[in-house]
Amino acid sequence: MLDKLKQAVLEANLDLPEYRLVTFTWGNVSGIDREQGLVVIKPSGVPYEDLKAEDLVVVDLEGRIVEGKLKPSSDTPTHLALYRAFPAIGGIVHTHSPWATSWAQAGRGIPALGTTHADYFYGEVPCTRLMTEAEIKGAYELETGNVIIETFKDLDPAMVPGVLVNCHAPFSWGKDPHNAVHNAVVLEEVAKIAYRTFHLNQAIQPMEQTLLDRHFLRKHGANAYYGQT
Ligand SMILES: O=C(CO)[C@@H](O)[C@@H](O)COP(=O)(O)O
Repeated sequence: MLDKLKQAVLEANLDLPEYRLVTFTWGNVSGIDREQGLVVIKPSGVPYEDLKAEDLVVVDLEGRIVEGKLKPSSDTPTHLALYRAFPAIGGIVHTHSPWATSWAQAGRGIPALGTTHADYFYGEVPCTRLMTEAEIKGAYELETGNVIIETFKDLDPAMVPGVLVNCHAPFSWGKDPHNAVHNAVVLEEVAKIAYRTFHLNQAIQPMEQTLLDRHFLRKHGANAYYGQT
């Protein structure tokens, strides 16, 4: 069942150490089959070097285990909240990649400072508000999803495919698990470049809207022309 999606989710998870986005087991990738309403996700705490397709866990959108012998990622309720709220996304990545996590811990969104950023994120990568004591003591991982959704109330997740969870770390997403990893790699690079940019010029301001438009729209939307299609 869901063999193709499991293979995609396995490969996407294995890409995280490959791209140096995770240390130990600090991250996870999932993918969704929208027709069946089923999500494939990494099992909790399993080292990447041991991970096999049969270890992956299949859950429905309410978190009920449909297939798999292992416990799903502890972040499963966050992934499910995002899949329920953002119907166009097909894959989600969570990491503690150090540059993006530094911005998250500082409680700062990453402003769009240049075209590397603008090619992927149409404006600032936002940082969520701090979670309340009740949210932290309650259904913490579900509330993490809810605070991301709240942050995106006026944003299109297809135009800003990532977020920084305050005091925690990044989540990224995409049309499938592979694309979500791609965006997670870009987010980490953009976080590193932005940090260095501020170091060199503390008065730097977000880039011109015209240049932001030009670069984002080269790669996205009806008039995209970047690449071979
Ligand atoms: O965010 C955290 C820990 O702070 C978790 O996402 C991370 O350790 C991965 O957890 P899982 O192994 O997926 O349960």
